[in-house]
Amino acid sequence: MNTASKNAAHPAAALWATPQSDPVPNPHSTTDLQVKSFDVLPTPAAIRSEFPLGPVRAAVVSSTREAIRGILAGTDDRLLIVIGPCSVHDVDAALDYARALASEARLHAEELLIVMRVYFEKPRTTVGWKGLINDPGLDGSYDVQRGLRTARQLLLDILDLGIGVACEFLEPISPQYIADAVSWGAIGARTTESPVHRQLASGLSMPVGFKNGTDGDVQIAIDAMIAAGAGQAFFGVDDNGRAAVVSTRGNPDTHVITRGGRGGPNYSADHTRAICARLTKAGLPARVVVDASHANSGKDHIRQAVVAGELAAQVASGEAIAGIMLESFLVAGRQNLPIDVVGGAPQGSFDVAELVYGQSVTDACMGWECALEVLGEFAQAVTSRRRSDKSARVLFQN
Ligand SMILES: O=C[C@H](O)[C@H](O)COP(=O)(O)O
Ligand SMILES: C=C(OP(=O)(O)O)C(=O)O
Repeated sequence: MNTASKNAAHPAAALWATPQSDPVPNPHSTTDLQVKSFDVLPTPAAIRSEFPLGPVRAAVVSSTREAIRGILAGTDDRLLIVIGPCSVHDVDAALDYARALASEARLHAEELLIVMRVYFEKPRTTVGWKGLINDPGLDGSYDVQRGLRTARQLLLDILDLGIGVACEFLEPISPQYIADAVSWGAIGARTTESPVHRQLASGLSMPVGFKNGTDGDVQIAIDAMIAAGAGQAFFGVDDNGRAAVVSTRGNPDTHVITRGGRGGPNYSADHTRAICARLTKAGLPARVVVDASHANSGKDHIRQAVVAGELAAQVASGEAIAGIMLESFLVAGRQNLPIDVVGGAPQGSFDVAELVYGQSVTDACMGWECALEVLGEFAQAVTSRRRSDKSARVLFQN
């Protein structure tokens, strides 16, 4: 029935007709007034079968998740290192980085569990490029289908190198397409307080870290751990892309990530001890992952290396630090995209070859040489911690 005959049969129908079903704008419509289009995506099951994980890669994912659980529980005395670019914008550069990192991961495997940051979804303070899944063209063209395929292929290629992967999850649908390939997840500073993200984390299969808020509030991350630890029922999609009620068991493997806030950094030993006291009071494991970047370094990659050095000293002296997050890429610093991506429509075009190869297009990152030094410092710190009686007491106190 077309809209005109529907309206003739039942005049009130005009009130709920959507702009999409009526080529002439309907002055009575109350829905989707700001929506330009709905572009249907392939189902998660279709994308996963197009790019299958397979048993060998699945073993890398599972063993890395298990090792992270051990570190968070204090039964594995290595240090978790989540390191990699602020965001992936060029899969070739990300793979070059992954190859180099996989070799460092093997070198330091006795002391460090190195997992690569492969961040495809970027939360923005206002507007800006939203990451490779949303906008693989980096130009506001939002070819999400290509983004999903590109991202998933990259995850498989990195797993082939034998190294586990860390992602931030920014909304509740995209994980269905990639989370089977991910060993550690983050909920970011802008979303830790969001019930939707806490519910999502309650159903994720890997350990998940919650950042403190951009204002520095750590309590929201502790609250998020409690919420994500509980079973939840919420709106989501199933493997076949159908809207579904998702019922979860709750995620027992969550932790806080301290990243500093508007009031300044929060990576000092005093901060970590105060947060651990709050975690203990809440009945939660008293150890944290510390982000050396973001507000802990004022997004200054040179400062980030200094912060990392201070954190290595804290690790050596037995503070309850389970892991460290570092932002590093092949080339130090950051660069602007030639196009200002504000969302909604293609903003122009450019060749990715115009960009500096291996340099971040979001936050500034440490260069590779610097990352090598920092990884060496953390490996040394773990060795020192092992030699100290005090460290054993701190690590296994709960
Ligand atoms: O880690 C990345 C950024 O800090 C975060 O996505 C916010 O970026 P923006 O303030 O440049 O939008
Ligand atoms: C966006 C990030 O961090 P935060 O949520 O701490 O700003 C990030 O780690 O990429």
